[in-house]
Amino acid sequence: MISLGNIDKFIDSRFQRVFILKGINLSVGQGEFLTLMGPSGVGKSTLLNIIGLLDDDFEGQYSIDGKSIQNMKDKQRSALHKSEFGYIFQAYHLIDDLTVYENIETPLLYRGVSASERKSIIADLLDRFKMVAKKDLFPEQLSGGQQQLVGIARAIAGKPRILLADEPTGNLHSAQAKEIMEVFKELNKEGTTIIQATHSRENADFGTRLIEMLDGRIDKDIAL
Ligand SMILES: Nc1ncnc2c1ncn2[C@@H]1O[C@H](COP(=O)(O)OP(=O)(O)OP(=O)(O)O)[C@@H](O)[C@H]1O
Repeated sequence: MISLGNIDKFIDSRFQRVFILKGINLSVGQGEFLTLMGPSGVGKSTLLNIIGLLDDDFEGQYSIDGKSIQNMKDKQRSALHKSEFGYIFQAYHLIDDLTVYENIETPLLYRGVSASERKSIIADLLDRFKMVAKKDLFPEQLSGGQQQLVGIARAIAGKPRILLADEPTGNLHSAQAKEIMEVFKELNKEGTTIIQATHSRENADFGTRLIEMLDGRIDKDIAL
C-alpha cells in the first residue's frame, strides 16, 4: 500500500549537505502495525511527516496504492492526506478556540459524516477516554495528558485507513499508555494500518513489525 524507494531528505547549508534520511526503502502493507524506533534525532518524525504527506521536500519515490505521490497536484495530495490519514502529533495541534467536543468533531466534518453519526462516534470516544465531563472545555483548560488524549480521539474519530502516531503516549502515565496501545491494537485488528514512532519498547510490542533506525537509515526490520 505504502511504498518508499530510496528516500533521501537533506538540508543544505552553505558548506555542506546534511542528510536527515538516507536511502530509505520501506513497503508497508494494509493491516500492518509498524513501529519506528531509534535514538533521538534519527529521523523518525521526519519519515512520518513524509509518509503522512506533510512534507514533500525529499528525493526518491513514494507511492500509495501504486500511485506516485510526486505526480499528484497539491490539491490531490491534500485530499489524500485528509481522506486516508489520521495523525497524532508529538505536540497536540489542537485548535485553541474549539472545545474538546468540537476538536474531535473536525475530521468528521471533513469527511461529511452525518450529525447523528458524529454525535454517536464522539460520545463513544469521550466515554472510552473518560473525558465526558471535559467535553465543553477548551484545550488550555486541560492537562498535557488530557490534551494528548483529545489529539488521539480526534485522529481516530474518522476511522482513517492509515494512522500515524508520533510518540503517542509521551505525556501519559503507564496505565493510560497501555490503554491507548490497546485501542491501537483493536483498530489494527479492524484493518487500520498503523505506523508509530516511539522510544518505548513496550509500545512497540503491541505492533507486528519493528523498524530500528540509525543515522537516518533503516538498520533493522524485525517481524514481531
Ligand atoms: N527543517 C529542518 N531543518 C534542519 N534540521 C532539521 C529539520 N527538520 C529536522 N531536522 C533535523 O533532522 C534530525 C531528525 O529529526 P526528527 O525529528 O525526525 O528525529 P526523531 O528521530 O523523530 O527524534 P525524536 O525521537 O527526538 O522525536 C534532527 O537532527 C533534526 O534537528
